[in-house]
Amino acid sequence: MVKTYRHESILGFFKGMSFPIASIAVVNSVLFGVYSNALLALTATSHHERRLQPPSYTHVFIAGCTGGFLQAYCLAPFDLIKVRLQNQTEPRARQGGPPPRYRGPVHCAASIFQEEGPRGLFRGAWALTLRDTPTLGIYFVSYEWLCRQATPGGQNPSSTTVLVAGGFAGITSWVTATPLDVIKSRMQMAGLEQREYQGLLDCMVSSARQEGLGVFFRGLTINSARAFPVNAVTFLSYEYLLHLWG
Ligand SMILES: C[N+](C)(C)CCCC[C@H](N)C(=O)O
Repeated sequence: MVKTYRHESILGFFKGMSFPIASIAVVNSVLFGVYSNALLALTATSHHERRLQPPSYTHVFIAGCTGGFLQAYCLAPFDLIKVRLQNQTEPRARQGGPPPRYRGPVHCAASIFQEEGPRGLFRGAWALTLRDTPTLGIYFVSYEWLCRQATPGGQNPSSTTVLVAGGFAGITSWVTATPLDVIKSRMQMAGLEQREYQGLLDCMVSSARQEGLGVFFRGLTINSARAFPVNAVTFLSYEYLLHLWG
């Protein structure tokens, strides 16, 4: 952190942000848009009416799963590019060394398209869908449950409640998503490493055989630590914008 700050000032910490920001904007608007509209279709109540007539947890779960399922398809190519770039351990060309395989997100997308075909951009999408459909149902159920615990009936949750409930909903969702997250990332890397898995099950079995069951919890701590602030802010923005425009 000190080195980055000295060399590049505060801006150094925000390098390469345009790609994740653009993808998060698209993916979250699909997720929250589908969730809200699915809930509207299921319960026939608007966001405001829902304080007095709270939807059942089953409806919240179904709406969350629907949102999760549809956002997974928008997320798949972006997520693949992220995983490929993050796994590139030599991000910058060194003098005399070989040039990096991918020069940036656009070059990465173009190379995958050329080398692996248009379907290559959706590598691992099936595992991503399986990861996100139930766990985003859990995400919205946890958020609703925590808000209701801390808010007297008929009232809007306070900003603090929204932040804390959003943060914990993010953690709950990531804890349940981590096993399939590991498998998804391995399948996304497979096209590059010339090692093919027969499918999701094959990837699960061979990973567990080689590395033990602990493999399914790789990255759990870092995912959860990241999930709290990210999802606290996500839900606060969601509630605030609905309040503003609704
Ligand atoms: C379902 N899964 C756990 C994968 C994601 C849930 C939270 C989504 C949020 N955009 C984030 O990045 O944390």
